[in-house]
This record gives sequence, C-alpha cells and structure tokens, in this order.
Amino acid sequence: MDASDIEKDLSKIHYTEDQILAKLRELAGRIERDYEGKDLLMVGVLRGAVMVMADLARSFGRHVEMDWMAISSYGSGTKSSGVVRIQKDLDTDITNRHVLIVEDIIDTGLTLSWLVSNLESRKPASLELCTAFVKPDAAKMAVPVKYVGLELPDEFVVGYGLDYAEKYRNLRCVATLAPHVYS
Ligand SMILES: Nc1nc2c(ncn2[C@@H]2O[C@H](COP(=O)(O)O)[C@@H](O)[C@H]2O)c(=O)[nH]1
Ligand SMILES: [Mg+2]
Repeated sequence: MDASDIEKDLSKIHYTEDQILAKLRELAGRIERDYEGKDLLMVGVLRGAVMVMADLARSFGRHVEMDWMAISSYGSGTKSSGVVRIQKDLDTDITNRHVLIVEDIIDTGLTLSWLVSNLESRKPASLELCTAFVKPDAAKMAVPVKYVGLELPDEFVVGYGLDYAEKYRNLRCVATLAPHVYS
C-alpha cells in the first residue's frame, strides 16, 4: 500500500503536522511555566498518545519523567465502550508526585474520568490533564482538562497516533476516516 492508497481512506484532513506541532509547543510552554521548580511526571496513555507525548516532551527545555499506562475502551470499533480495562499499569509510584496525564483525544470523556479516579486513589501531589485533541462531547465531562489542544468534529479520526484497527497511527496529519473503510 502506498501513500495515495492511504489518502483514499481519508475523507477530510483536519490538521497538518505543522499545525499540530505548533499547538503542542504552545501547550509545552504553558506546562513548563506552570511546573517550574517541580518534578513533573508525564503519564502517557498507550497507545494513541505516543506521538503527542514524544512531541510535547521534546518541546521542553527541562527534564521530564515519562511513564505509560495502557488502557482500552474502544476495542476495534469506532465508539467508546465505556468499559475501561488496564492492559499495562504504571511502573512508577505516583504518591506525592506531580502527575500530568497525556492523552491523544477526548471524545465522551469516559476513559479519562475513569483514569483520573484511578490515579487520584494513589494520592499524587497534583494531577492534571493534557489532550492534543478534543471532540464536542468532551465539554460535558465532569473532570476539568487544564491543557487542551485542537478541536475536532464528532467524527472518527485517525493519524498522529490515532488508529483504526491498529492502522493509520503513523500518519502525520489527523483526518476523518472515510466511512467505506469501516462500514
Ligand atoms: N482512533 C480514534 N480513537 C478515538 C477517537 N475518539 C476517541 N478515541 C479513543 O478513545 C479514547 C477516549 O475516548 P472517550 O470517549 O472515552 O473520551 C481516546 O483516548 C482514544 O484512544 C477517534 O475519533 N479516533
Ligand atoms: Mg487515548
């Protein structure tokens, strides 16, 4: 499969790599200022947040620690099931640590709400959220998200870490997946 075959699977490109990087650098600047003088532990949510975490972390001019959790709420479909399962837990004890959860995208917010209550029970010194992308339903979330990146419509998107059945994660842009791919 070459690049033009992949393009046929996309119905609309929402953000290019440059636009995504510009937004992440802006968020990284805010995070750096807010955590000045504090040890920061960024917790990336596998697997979608890999690209976001890498680009955020490389935008910092300071040390930052990273750990990862793998949780699943989607399976291979296109809507959150609401049933969250830990596939890989943190290797770090986050008690008394300043923790920033790094997500790829928030849709219903079910995944993050679950993760926040799970991590809060481990008694971190602080716990904040950062997401690269947000869909309209996220506005109804009970949990406040301090660092929010780019808005997307209520459509199933792929690229920049986001997959459909484990494909398209390595696309540099974020795009709506054409319905013919999953219908
Ligand atoms: N590939 C895509 N994954 C998506 C999309 N919208 C959400 N997600 C994944 O689900 C969780 C969060 O969902 P939520 O409904 O619980 O907020 C998110 O971290 C992604 O991994 C999408 O459009 N494409
Ligand atoms: Mg995710």
